[in-house]
Amino acid sequence: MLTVTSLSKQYDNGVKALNNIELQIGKGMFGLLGPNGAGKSSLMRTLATIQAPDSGYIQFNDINVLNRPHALRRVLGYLPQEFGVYPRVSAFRLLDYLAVLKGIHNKNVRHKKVNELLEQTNLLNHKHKSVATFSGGMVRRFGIAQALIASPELIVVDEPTAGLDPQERNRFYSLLSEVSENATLILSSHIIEDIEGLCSNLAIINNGKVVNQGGISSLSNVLGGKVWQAQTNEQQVSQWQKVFSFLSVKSIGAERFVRVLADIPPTPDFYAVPPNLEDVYFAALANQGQEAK
Ligand SMILES: Nc1ncnc2c1ncn2[C@@H]1O[C@H](COP(=O)(O)OP(=O)(O)OP(=O)(O)O)[C@@H](O)[C@H]1O
Repeated sequence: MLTVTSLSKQYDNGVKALNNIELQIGKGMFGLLGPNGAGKSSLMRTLATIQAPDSGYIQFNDINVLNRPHALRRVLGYLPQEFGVYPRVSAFRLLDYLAVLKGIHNKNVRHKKVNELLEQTNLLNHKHKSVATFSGGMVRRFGIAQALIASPELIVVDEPTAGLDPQERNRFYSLLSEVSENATLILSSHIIEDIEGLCSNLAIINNGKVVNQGGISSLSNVLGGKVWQAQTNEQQVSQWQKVFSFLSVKSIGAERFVRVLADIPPTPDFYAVPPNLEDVYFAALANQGQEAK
């Protein structure tokens, strides 16, 4: 179990990137969803002991993370948002080198582990190729291979799918699902479908605060009977926007599909729809906006 208590961080420029974060995360895949600049990477870096918070506590099983960062690093696998690789070194040699840094000194044990990781990440056929020649998806899978070297119990993966084509994205996510079976895996993303398809539990973060958290189905159930949709035009949207609690507007050609939050249908044009994670997300952000006023 990972427990984050009252975690705060303000940068020198005055930005409060983490504002009293509280989280409880068990085994399996946990999603951290939030818009750009919400504080996801700041939180991930803090969990990975790359940067220190101003205040708060992080406990992972029996490790007090802020007091014993080295102990956490022994059970941690981290894939940062910007994952760079050394040019002209083969995948095998680079992973082997990283395994030495992780303290696996016995050569036979290390080579066995490196080959296993390359197989697991579907890179065995490319083991002698320079990592610099890999596609974006292959680099990401290599990033997971390096994060798994020490058989981590906590895996932190920061917005990993930027720039991946749908096939590579799916392949990458199957890999994450597989590795999260025996570990706590925290995945950050601003892509709602990614989190919806992969994580049963999540936290929504905005302006450095957790604005909602829980199981996806229970968060959606809270909005049950309160999400209404109507098909309309741009002019009507502008009028409705002034009076109703909008969740989202989608455009298909000249048509506008509006979703709003209300206890009863706002006008006869609206029909009830089952809430999805996107509704939960926009409702949480809107609620925070209301509270800030
Ligand atoms: N080193 C830093 N110094 C000053 N401000 C920073 C620093 N790093 C991040 N910030 C600011 O802190 C806030 C949170 O940034 P962070 O990168 O944690 O968000 P994020 O949710 O990961 O965003 P993105 O999805 O765009 O990566 C932003 O306003 C950002 O500009």
